Amino acid sequence: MAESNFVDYVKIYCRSGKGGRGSAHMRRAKYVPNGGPDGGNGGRGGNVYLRGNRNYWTLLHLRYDRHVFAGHGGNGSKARSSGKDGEDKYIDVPCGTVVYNAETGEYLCDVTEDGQVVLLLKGGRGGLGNWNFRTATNQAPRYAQPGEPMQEMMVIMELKLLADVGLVGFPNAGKSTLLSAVSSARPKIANYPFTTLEPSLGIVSYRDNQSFVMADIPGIIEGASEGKGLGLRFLRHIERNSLLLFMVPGDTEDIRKEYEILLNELATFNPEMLDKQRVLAITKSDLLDEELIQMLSENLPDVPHVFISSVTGMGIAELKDVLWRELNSESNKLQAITDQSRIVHKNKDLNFLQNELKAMGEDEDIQFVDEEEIEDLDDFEYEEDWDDEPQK
Ligand SMILES: Nc1nc2c(ncn2[C@@H]2O[C@H](COP(=O)(O)OP(=O)(O)OP(=O)(O)O)[C@@H](O)[C@H]2O)c(=O)[nH]1
Ligand SMILES: [Mg+2]
Repeated sequence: MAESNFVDYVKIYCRSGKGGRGSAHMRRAKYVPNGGPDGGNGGRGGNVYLRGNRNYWTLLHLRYDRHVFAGHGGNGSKARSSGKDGEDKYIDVPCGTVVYNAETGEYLCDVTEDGQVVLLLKGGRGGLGNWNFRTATNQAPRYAQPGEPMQEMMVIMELKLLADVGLVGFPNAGKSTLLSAVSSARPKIANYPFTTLEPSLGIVSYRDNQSFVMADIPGIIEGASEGKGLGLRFLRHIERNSLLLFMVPGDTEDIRKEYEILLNELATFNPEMLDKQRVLAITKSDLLDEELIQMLSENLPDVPHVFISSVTGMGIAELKDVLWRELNSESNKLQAITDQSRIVHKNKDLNFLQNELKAMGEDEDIQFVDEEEIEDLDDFEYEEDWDDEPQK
């Protein structure tokens, strides 16, 4: 796959910190030969968190360092002093990041808001020092707890852009031209198919300082679900849009048929895409005359439609009205609530996951780290932590 700065899929290794062990120290001072247990507690291991950050638009920054370690908790020590807590790690991700377990495909969590913090891996609890057991362990004064182990996991992060309206159409349908006509986004426009290779977002302002977000994605062709053209992987970026704007050029031979091909490809990608509201824009309508528009209108699919031209501005205001109305309609609000942030959270099928990893070039080996350290914890031995102070 060609290198690109638009990274919407990464696999990384994450590990929380292990808990520090409790100390089994016995107090011995000059005039206190048998001071009893005074070992402090171990510190807690650091957690690994995800944090939504609106300054990030892609997952590119995660490609540079694919290992995230939180710090281990420090061990407890004498005189009841506790070990230091391990350092927490925050992984900053763009809003719209969905996280899966890379080995099982299990859906883990979803970060949608700027500043939202989600706990991914919890650090181990620190062990209690023998000071805590001083009465219970008169028989075994040197009993202290080991710290709890760390957790580690290989995760997949997938970015699904958060937009209200997603543009769906064949290559060359005029999607990017529309986005640049209604927003300040400047996607590349040209008269050949697959001009757009990466999704882009634009903010469309509407009356009274309101606005909605529109996502332009690469064109879809018949057979995209079998990998033709650029395939369907970009569809994930309109998966959580509440409304899909289908775009078919007015000079298309059979508008209805093209619409149905698009619909069919979406359904193959994810049947739940069909639950979204749909609007149809017949683009490049400056190429049509009144009569033709009349004629075409009679055989259109049963969804709200608008004849538009991004070049002359024809129908653009009306289109915005229709989009706004549909976005704010009761049924759309209900849909948004039931989908919870409009996403279909599903575990990934393992076969599918393997193919996906390969397709995204993310199937290279990222090692699980430090297996020994984990074994270390099992061989935990109580600390022989005596002061050197000579006994009298
Ligand atoms: N006459 C006319 N031409 C248009 C209109 N909108 C777009 N075009 C032309 O159609 C061609 C394709 O436009 P794009 O916006 O790049 O199409 P796209 O759907 O983004 O195409 P891909 O990125 O390849 O999927 C360009 O040459 C545009 O100038 C329109 O309203 N009227
Ligand atoms: Mg385009």
